[in-house]
Amino acid sequence: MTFEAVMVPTVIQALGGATAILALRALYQWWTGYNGSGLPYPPGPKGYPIINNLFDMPIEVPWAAHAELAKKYGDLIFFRVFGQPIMIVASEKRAVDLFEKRSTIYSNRPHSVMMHELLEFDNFFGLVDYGPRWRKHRRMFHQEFNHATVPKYHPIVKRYTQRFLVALSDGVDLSEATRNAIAGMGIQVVYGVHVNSIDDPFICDASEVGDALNTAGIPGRFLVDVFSALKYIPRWMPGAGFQRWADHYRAASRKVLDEPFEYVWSLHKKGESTPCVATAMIDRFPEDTVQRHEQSLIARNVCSQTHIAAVDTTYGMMMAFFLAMVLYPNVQKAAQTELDRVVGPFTAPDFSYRPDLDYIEAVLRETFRWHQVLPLALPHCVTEDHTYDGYFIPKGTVVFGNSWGLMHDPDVFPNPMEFKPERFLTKEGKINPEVPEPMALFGYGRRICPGRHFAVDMMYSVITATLTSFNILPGKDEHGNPAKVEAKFEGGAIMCVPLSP
Ligand code: HEM
Repeated sequence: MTFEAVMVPTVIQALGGATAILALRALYQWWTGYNGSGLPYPPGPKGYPIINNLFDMPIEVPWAAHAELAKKYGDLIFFRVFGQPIMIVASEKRAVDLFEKRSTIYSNRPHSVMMHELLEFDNFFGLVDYGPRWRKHRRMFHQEFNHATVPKYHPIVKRYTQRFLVALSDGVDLSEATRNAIAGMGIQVVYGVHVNSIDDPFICDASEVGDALNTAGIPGRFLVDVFSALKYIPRWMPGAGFQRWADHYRAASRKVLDEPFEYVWSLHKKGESTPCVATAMIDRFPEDTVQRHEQSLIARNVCSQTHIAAVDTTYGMMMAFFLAMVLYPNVQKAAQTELDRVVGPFTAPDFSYRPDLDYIEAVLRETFRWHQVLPLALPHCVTEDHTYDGYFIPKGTVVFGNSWGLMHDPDVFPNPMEFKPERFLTKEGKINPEVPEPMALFGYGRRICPGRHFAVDMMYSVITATLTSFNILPGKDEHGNPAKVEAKFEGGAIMCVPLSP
């Protein structure tokens, strides 16, 4: 008997034995829920060995499906897909306990091969580590967009609101006019540049990158996020389309990062720029060359992120407001009556009127509660194993707050599908401080949307100006009658944007 003849069956037997042991181990862990901690994972569907809950993860309207699952499993739902733990936080209490009280371990973003390695998208909201680099970004962003600084952008917001009204009077489609207005405000505030429409290259490029992020952010959209070794597949090979897709959007992302910022910087050097977020940051750059370079990278990031994060989200919320006004004409009438009473007819209210407009405030809050453009917010990732309420939550768990579920919890907001601003008011018509302010649409803990003050101001301006100048009505059908309005949405598994009513 030769050496090979002896060795080959032995190796095959050893491999077979090891595979069998691994399979038995997976089967045992699956059957018993064993995780080595002595505590169970939070409740969730049992799933199957190896693939675990691959077929239990809701794909269609996942936020509503998760809210349904919460009735069975409770307000923490735990899944695993090919071993990757995923947890859904389904109540305000859990959101506060985990995202806020344990924010030191609940503030990372999950690593994605597509997003972070192939698209190289690791700027600001893409930053995985909630560490020193992220904190520098957040601080610079906060400096420009906090509660106290945002009012300095009001003149720009008002100017674009006026343009929006003129566009509507000229017959421009509601959706197009809204997108133009929001994008215009964003670009002017960040880069001090006026753009006429969303066809401007500054806006088109950013929208392209935004679309890529929405696609790459869908869990499981790219196989390379499940089997990371696929990232080594050469571009020429069949099936490597994802590599070419990533190459294209990586280049687009770099363009969005550098081009507008370089343009404004060059204008600023010549004394020809308009004051804006970019120039404010440039003016604060330190003298030291190394620090200056670092600051300039962060500034580019902050500006480009604002641009990408602000437009689709705020536009989507505006569309939700228009849809609600068409579906609930009585609410529209009541809001217009308040504006007439407090501000006077045909006058768009200034920001100074806001504290006196309780019904308008309630309409804003109800819009935030009724619809969320990011119904599952953005994913966070747990950085340490820990135990919570008798459950074991492993390091690396990807955690989604079900904002839609929280805002549609019938115990907190009775008849949640109904658009009813009165739920936020006292009998006397004042804002009721006992009803929780609906903030989940802006996310959680330390990652909560840092642009929320600016977003709310843009919405207040456009909403009040529209209600003052127009009646928002359904379109016409082919017979010239008011069309039946249905709530239709676009966006996929991450974003949910109502189509124009
Ligand atoms: C109504 C409009 C908006 C909504 C609904 C919204 C919602 C969100 C949500 C859900 C997150 C993720 C929070 C989390 O991870 O828990 C987020 C993050 C972010 N938003 Fe907004 N946003 C809006 C407008 C804006 C605007 C106008 C800006 C810029 C001025 C902005 C800038 C950002 C940035 C930079 C992040 C990333 C923060 C980080 O990762 O630390 N957003 N937003």
